[in-house]
Amino acid sequence: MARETGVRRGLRSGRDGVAPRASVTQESPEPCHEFSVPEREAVYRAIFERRDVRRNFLPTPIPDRILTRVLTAAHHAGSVGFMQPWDFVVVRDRATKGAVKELFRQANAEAAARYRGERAALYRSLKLEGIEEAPINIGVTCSRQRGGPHVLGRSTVRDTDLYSTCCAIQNLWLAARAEGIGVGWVSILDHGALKRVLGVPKPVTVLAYLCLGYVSDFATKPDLESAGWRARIPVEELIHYESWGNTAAGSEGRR
Ligand SMILES: Cc1cc2c(cc1C)N(C[C@H](O)[C@H](O)[C@H](O)COP(=O)(O)O)c1[nH]c(=O)[nH]c(=O)c1N2
Repeated sequence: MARETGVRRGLRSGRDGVAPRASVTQESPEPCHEFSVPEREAVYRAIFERRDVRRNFLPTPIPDRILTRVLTAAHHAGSVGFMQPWDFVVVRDRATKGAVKELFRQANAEAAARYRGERAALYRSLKLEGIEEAPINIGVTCSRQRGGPHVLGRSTVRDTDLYSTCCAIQNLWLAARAEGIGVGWVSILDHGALKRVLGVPKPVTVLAYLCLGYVSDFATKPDLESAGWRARIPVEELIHYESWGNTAAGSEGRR
């Protein structure tokens, strides 16, 4: 029986500001390994309704068993050579959050100085972190030597350990969304200084700093889109058939 891919099946692109919805009506009656329709819809819902959250955090604590569930989802990400290079530093302490917030203030002032005119004013109006409002912060690290000198699959692209850690973060982000927990990724930080604040050993890389908490609301669009900073690129412009430039949108491709 003919199957359609998710893209052809028509995931509405959400350019109108409405979160896209997957249309996953059952097309195959025979029992197989695919998810049921509600299961599939739930997966796509988590993907399309995931947001980077910097505001609307509630003080409600995240129960340990739920945090463990979300971190276990992260830990089940793919990793090069099954390296599992990640660790998670869970921060609840106000003083630590305050120290990280200070790092953000410094780095953000430097970042703001790179823009001029209206763009500078718009940048300064953006809320780009929720470090102190979020009940839990998590530093995600990548141990670049874990797995020894010869990690299967990593001989040509050394950074595949970093990519693997990003996969774990995406799992965390999606699992958190399914739990009703918002996650905000804060990268406007001096990672050398962040390492010292979190007591991370020298050979270990700090890859991300995340702010987690239940939220009063998940926005339907990215904050940066609502603020007029940048719009979502139509997916048709980004899919090239057989070689670069052959897109259904007829565009040459963006650099
Ligand atoms: C590696 C990385 C680093 C950052 C981000 C994301 C990622 C993947 N994002 C969030 C980013 O702005 C956001 O994902 C996009 O604007 C799209 O919005 P949604 O995530 O779809 O809500 C982000 N947001 C923010 O307010 N401060 C930040 O420092 C960062 N840093």
